[in-house]
Amino acid sequence: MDLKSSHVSPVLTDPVPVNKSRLRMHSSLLAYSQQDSPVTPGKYSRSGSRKSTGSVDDVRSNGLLDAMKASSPPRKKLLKGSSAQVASIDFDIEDYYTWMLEYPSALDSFEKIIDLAQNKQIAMFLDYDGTLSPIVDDPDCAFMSESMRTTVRSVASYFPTAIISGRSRDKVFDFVKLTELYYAGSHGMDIIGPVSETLSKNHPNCIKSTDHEGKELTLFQPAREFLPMVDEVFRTLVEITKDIQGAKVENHKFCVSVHYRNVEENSWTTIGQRVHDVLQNYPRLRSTYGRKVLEVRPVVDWNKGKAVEFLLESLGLNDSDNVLPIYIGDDKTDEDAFKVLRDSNRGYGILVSSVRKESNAFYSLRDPSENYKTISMLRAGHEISPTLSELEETRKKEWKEVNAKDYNMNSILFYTPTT
Ligand SMILES: O=P(O)(O)OC[C@H]1O[C@H](O[C@H]2O[C@H](CO)[C@@H](O)[C@H](O)[C@H]2O)[C@H](O)[C@@H](O)[C@@H]1O
Repeated sequence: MDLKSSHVSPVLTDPVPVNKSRLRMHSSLLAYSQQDSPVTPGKYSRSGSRKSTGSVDDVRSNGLLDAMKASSPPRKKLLKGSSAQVASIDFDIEDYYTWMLEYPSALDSFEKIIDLAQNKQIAMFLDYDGTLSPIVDDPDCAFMSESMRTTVRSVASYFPTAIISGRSRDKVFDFVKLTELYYAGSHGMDIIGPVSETLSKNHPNCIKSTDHEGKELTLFQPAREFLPMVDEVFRTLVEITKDIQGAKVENHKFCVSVHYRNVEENSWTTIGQRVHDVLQNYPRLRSTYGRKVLEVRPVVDWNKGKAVEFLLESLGLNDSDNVLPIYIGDDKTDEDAFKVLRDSNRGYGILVSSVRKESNAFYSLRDPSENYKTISMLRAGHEISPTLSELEETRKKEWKEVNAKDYNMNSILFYTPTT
């Protein structure tokens, strides 16, 4: 693969929603412009970068800000003296219930899911942040609870289970710490899975590897050639964001995360614009939006959806009649996996979201604590502990509390994970 070529890949940057009412904002309002760009071209960058000017800049900047806002659900505030969290005032509960008609709760639909799983092999795919762990301000502190770990371990003893994360494989393993799972890091661009002869034929880049216990595994890294480029762009992004208070850049080996969760909102455009400017020098890299994070990654035709297909193939579970893949995730990057399952008419995507979102998932869950209950219940299909009825009772009680009379229509109670 020629990394320096400016050939445009079939994979395009995510479209940026543009709010028409904002198109007239002048670029001088931006805190940062191309002219004072501190970006120095690196070894793997393209020289003579495109300069963007005038109204195109305005549209892009406003589009950037809109997209950055759109990808960030309302912030939850902790109520004093309570273990519950309240979302900010814009939340429309009726709208959320309407949305749930389209994306029913996986917990409420549990019996249906179990019925569909009869005589089928479930394959479990789990995203990490926002799915197994709650979203927190500091990405280094996104720990999963011990009970979630125990449940995932138990699920993995019944169904092949893989974690598919935007984090580097090593980082997500450090959080999950379960050797009985398969892991795909960097949005699926770094997979460690079982050994399979057919797989090696279809994917010549597969490398045989062993884990620390000496077990043979397959390592698949479809964007391997991008490593030096990603590392270079990581260092540039650290450099050009160091004066933005709260900005954090993470190196995830085959991709880079630029966090703006802890950045004042009036600096979001600055951070978005700077990332955009850096990428002008790297036509083989693109950026996508996550939860208050910009993800920089190689332009390769590979994503979490492809990772699911790869893992199913490597597990010998391609027989769609006998296999029920279930993918649980909360983020935009998980949509690729939901889409693969929907398009191939096998299995279910379950979206973890406490706000309305368009999705290719079939079901929804409100937060990681509901995810905990769902995977506990899936396991309970084999071993009743905790029992279905116990879990349903707890759930009914929770919804009663949500609908309690002191409930304010502009807000909704979210329970911190009970796990
Ligand atoms: O694919 P995932 O496993 O969901 O990873 C996606 C990103 O997750 C992390 O960021 C998100 O979670 C952080 C901790 O809760 C939060 O602070 C941040 O705002 C979220 O975007 C991770 O740090 C990123 O690198 C991943 O790409």
